[in-house]
Amino acid sequence: MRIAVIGAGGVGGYFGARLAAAGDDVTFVARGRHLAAIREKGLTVRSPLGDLRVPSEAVVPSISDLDAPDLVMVAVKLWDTEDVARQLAPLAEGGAAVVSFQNGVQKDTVLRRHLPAGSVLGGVGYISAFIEEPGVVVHNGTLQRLVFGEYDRTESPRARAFLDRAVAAGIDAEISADIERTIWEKFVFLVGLSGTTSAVRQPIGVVRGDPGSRALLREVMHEVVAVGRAKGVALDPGFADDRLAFCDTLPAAMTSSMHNDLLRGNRLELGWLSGAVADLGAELDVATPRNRAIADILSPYALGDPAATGGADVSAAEAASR
Ligand SMILES: NC(=O)C1=CN([C@@H]2O[C@H](COP(=O)(O)OP(=O)(O)OC[C@H]3O[C@@H](n4cnc5c(N)ncnc54)[C@H](OP(=O)(O)O)[C@@H]3O)[C@@H](O)[C@H]2O)C=CC1
Ligand SMILES: CC(C)(CO)C(=O)C(=O)O
Repeated sequence: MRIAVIGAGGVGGYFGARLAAAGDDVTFVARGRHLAAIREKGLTVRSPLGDLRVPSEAVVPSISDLDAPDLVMVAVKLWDTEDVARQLAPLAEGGAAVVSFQNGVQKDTVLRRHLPAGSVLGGVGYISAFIEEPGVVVHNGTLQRLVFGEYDRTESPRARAFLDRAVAAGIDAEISADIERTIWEKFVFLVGLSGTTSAVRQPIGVVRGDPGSRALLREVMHEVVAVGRAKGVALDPGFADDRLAFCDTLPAAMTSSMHNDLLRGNRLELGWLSGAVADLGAELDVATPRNRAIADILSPYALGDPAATGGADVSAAEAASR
């Protein structure tokens, strides 16, 4: 199976490198300083499950350099999805399957705007990993799970073939019989974890241990469940409590990729997480006050550290135009 990975960061770099280490034909598309560093000395992945190194020949600078992949893994931040989707159109029209392991519930709608609907599988990735410096991805902890599946709920040969490759590479992987619900189930947990760890600026151990922030975590997740149910997704009404119990099993130091991005002064996926919940809630007439508050509180950081992005002292007119 010829695999292409768009974005060689925390998610794409880690899972792509695991597949490559197992002998799969994996090509990475990277850009900027990360691309330059990988071209010079390859991609290094540091992981408690074993370090990996991908040779520089496995990376290309553009999607147009890819040679007819069977499956494309999309692993860029959400604001880059539209641009990537446009560039993937010729490959998908030529028969490539496309699966996004990005976060959120809107990514596949964006992909389907530009790609044949049948080319897109749904997917979710569970991992904590990030680019420590150009050319180097660090995997925190041992969680490294991929779940994917067809939107028509069939178990297709292409999903089965990718599952075989992932399992052979030592990835904890599974096909979902209802990928839309699986994506929403992760969204409930993720919006809770990302919203509270970023707002409190502490990992899950602190958030769940304080009665006030614990209640916030539960209510934030409960709002996501309510929005998902209003959209017709078959989420259990008590699913927020289920996820709260799951949060109690996580290592105390675990945090979200959004909290990591906040600490580094990076742009945030806020508008696709708590922001999206609040917007969908407004459309569907579901109250989401806690997600709205989190989106508003973190809004000054959404484009990165306000001191570095010119957001430290703007006029009311400038603020309104952002
Ligand atoms: N990191 C994590 O632990 C987890 C992340 N996720 C989700 O996965 C997605 C990816 O996140 P993550 O891996 O952290 O992101 P990263 O920022 O670590 O990696 C994305 C990489 O893709 C590059 N990129 C963007 N557009 C292109 C392009 N057109 N061509 C080539 N390279 C491109 C980026 O470059 P540049 O820096 O120049 O933009 C960056 O190097 C997000 O939706 C995230 O929420 C899901 C589970 C866990
Ligand atoms: C919750 C977690 C760490 C699980 O993979 C995640 O997806 C994220 O923080 O982006």
